[in-house]
Amino acid sequence: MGIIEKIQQIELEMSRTQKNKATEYHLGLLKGKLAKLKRELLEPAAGGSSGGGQGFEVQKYGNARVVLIGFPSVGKSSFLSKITKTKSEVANYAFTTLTSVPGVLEYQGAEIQIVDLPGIIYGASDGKGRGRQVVATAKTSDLILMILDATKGKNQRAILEKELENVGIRLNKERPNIYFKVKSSGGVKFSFANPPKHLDEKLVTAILRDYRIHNADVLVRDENVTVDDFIDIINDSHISYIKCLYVYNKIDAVSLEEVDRIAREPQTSVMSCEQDLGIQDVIEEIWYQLDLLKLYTKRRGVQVNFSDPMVVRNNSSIESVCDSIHKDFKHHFKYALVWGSSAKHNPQKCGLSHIVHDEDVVSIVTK
Ligand SMILES: Nc1nc2c(ncn2[C@@H]2O[C@H](COP(=O)(O)OP(=O)(O)OP(=O)(O)O)[C@@H](O)[C@H]2O)c(=O)[nH]1
Ligand SMILES: [K+]
Ligand SMILES: [Mg+2]
Repeated sequence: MGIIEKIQQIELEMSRTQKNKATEYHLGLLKGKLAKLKRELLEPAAGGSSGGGQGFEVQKYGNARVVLIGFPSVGKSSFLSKITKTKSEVANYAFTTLTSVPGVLEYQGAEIQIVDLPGIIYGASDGKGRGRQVVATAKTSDLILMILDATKGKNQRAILEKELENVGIRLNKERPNIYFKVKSSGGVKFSFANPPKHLDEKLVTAILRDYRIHNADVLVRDENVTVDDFIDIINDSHISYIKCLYVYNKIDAVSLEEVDRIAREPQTSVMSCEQDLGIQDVIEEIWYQLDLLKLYTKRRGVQVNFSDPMVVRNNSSIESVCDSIHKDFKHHFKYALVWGSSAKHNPQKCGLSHIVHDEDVVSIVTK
């Protein structure tokens, strides 16, 4: 039996099993098996290529990467062409875009890479069409923009979410608060701060046995974690927690009431590429979701140039500031002077581990 058949068999068994207290344990085990099979499915075949396809993977560029995911003809290429200088072909037939097309959005001094992708269809994560490459590219992003057609029904979003879920992408979710470490002896040690509502030692031990793990420390720090959360933690290196913004395009083609209803959904923006509506709001929302910081660098004896910020990720240290100037820069580092909200006094003399805040002024003194 092939992996896909095995997956289907387990999914069938799960759908036939009633959900209740008595079947919780059995379902938990099935979920663990399912996750393991899906992981095998996505792992590149031994000796083969990664399935990347020629010219599909694009080099990362700029301060962050945003990918456009959606069904065919929802307006992904229209959006890319609107917000970047890159022109990606737009047409009224499905699968106009056949490969990834990168563009650069310049905003607030940042360069944000926007990657236009082919439309995906149901079954993408099972390797249908280019779907698997598309979802694999999504996994490399800092933010997924799920482009949806405001004139189409509700389930487009659920289908896409499922496809992303299948390749190990968790949208708008934090990594579950479980400490997990495989050991070489000592059995499975299960501990917790408060008794977990959905996990116990027996289930955890049985799931781990399926992964041939017989010795491990499991510390559950959040009583609300689920079986799925625990399975994700076992498969941690295959799971990515990525923010997602839902963007409904073509609002010119639906009623005002409908636009109003959609716009109230969480993590959602609305726009019309054709009528040039809402585009700026979407860009602002991208910036907000990426959570980038602006810093101003100051050289000794020179005024700070506030019109030329440097952009870094949230929670960056002086070390990563050095790295984004030049990869060898930190080897010449002596200390940094920092003015702004991260500084205890202005300026504060700091080392490489100091965490900067938005709008800080940084002066790096070298050896
Ligand atoms: N009514 C309306 N049509 C739009 C809007 N934006 C794009 N379109 C049209 O939708 C069609 C598809 O646009 P594309 O940008 O090619 O869509 P895509 O998502 O890149 O499509 P694929 O590459 O085939 O997956 C084109 O005919 C566009 O002119 C919009 O805001 N309103
Ligand atoms: K199209
Ligand atoms: Mg396109």
